[in-house]
Amino acid sequence: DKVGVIGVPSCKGQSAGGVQHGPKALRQAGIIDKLTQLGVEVYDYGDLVFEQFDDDTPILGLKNPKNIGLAAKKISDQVSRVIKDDQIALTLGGDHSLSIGTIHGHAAAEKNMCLVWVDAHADINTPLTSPSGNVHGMALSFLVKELKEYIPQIPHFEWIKPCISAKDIAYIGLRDLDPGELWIVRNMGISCFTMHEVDRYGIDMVLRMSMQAINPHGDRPIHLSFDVDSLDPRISAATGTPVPGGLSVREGIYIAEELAATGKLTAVDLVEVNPLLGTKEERDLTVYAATEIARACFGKKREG
Ligand SMILES: N[C@](CCCC[B-](O)(O)O)(CCN1CCC(O)CC1)C(=O)O
Ligand SMILES: [Mn+2]
Ligand SMILES: [Mn+2]
Ligand SMILES: [Mn+2]
Repeated sequence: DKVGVIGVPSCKGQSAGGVQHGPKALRQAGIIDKLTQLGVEVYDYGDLVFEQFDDDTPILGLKNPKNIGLAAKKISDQVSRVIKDDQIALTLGGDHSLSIGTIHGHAAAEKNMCLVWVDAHADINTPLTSPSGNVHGMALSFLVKELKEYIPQIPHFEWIKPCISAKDIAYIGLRDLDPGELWIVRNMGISCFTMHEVDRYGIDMVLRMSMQAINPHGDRPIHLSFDVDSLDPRISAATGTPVPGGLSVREGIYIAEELAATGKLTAVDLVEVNPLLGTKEERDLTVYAATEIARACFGKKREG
């Protein structure tokens, strides 16, 4: 496999300082070498550089529209280029608003892609349902075709074309939804495997049901958007919005191993590592879990 690694030091989609250092923390933990050691051909594109705009007033409560909208465009173009070069796009975050760009870029390069969103949160608030105005909790709302009529015009977001249908998305690990998100998930019929389903069916059955729902013939390129706060805070505390009762490292690795085994994994986002949060031990554990997920995405098997 060929993997194109894109660092996205984004933080304006949320309010905790430090998540922009996520890519650096993952690199310092040797993520590139760990992938190379798997026999993967790694192309490291370094970190994207975003011009900082200070004149960026909120619109309808949505914070940093200009910085985020312009960054997402750069991310989209880069991810598209990497995938068109026949490389799997591994994007290291950075906050989850970066997925506006990665999913947009993936859809521009692959007609028929589907999405597995692993997260404690649904990240599908519209600007009008968001309780915080933080775009990392709205990322999907700009991309889902069925939500188009609910999304107000946001400056610097006009270029974003909704590019995925609700039926092409599967959530795994949810355990903290806002009221607006619950309405959307239910009424749009998005496949949703919360921690309740993980406990009820086990991670293997959840994965099988997810693939049955969004990729029944196993022929669609898969986008895995992995928020480290999907994992239990005991092993992933260095993140901005931790929620107790999350996935174990084993469950996270299992998801990655199974998606890797399809041979259809085409883009991976690894987001919300914030090395400034938590103790040094918590940070090291969070980064370790994230790199193990990445290794499993690109061929590392626990069976050897
Ligand atoms: N849903 C939240 C959190 C988004 C997290 C984004 B991420 O990329 O990290 O998944 C708000 C969550 N919730 C609001 C009410 C509070 O009491 C608890 C947090 C929001 O701000 O939209
Ligand atoms: Mn989250
Ligand atoms: Mn998220
Ligand atoms: Mn988060």
